[in-house]
Amino acid sequence: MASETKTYTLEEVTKHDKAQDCWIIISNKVYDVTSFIDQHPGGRGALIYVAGTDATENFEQVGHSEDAKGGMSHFYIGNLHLHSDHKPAPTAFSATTTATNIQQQEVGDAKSGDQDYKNNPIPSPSHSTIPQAQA
Ligand code: HEM
Repeated sequence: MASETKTYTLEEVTKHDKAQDCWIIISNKVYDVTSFIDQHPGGRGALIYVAGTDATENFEQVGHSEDAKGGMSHFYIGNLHLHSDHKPAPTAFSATTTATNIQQQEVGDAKSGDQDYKNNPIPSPSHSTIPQAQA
């Protein structure tokens, strides 16, 4: 029999929110993409942007190929622990997040070695929903 699937609380996942330690949630599954950041065809900024959050919406918006969806399994580490009073995980586009906050929190956190990302969080022009922070 396969070993039991590990579950992680949202609190645990949110601790892994940086390039050197990057977990993301997609469809209530937890992925450790730390080793994938430099290989991601969509760029490292895209993954750092959603580090420690629920990236389901972002992932779906890109329209990832079947290959990409298959490749995800390499990084799967367990499931998100869902409580009965489960609140949705924060996303990079959370309604309570203002563009200013994104600049200070999300972009600010990714400063080391990610200067390009500061100006262009998701390196794809197809992401029209990314809020553009104004100085
Ligand atoms: C384990 C998670 C992920 C895997 C395995 C993955 C894999 C890939 C792959 C293989 C591609 C090349 C195009 C394709 O085959 O679809 C790609 C492109 C891309 N990915 Fe991801 N990706 C992941 C998560 C994400 C997330 C969370 C985001 C957004 C925050 C993202 C943003 C992008 C973008 C912007 C592109 C470029 C699309 C384009 O060229 O138009 N990816 N990804």
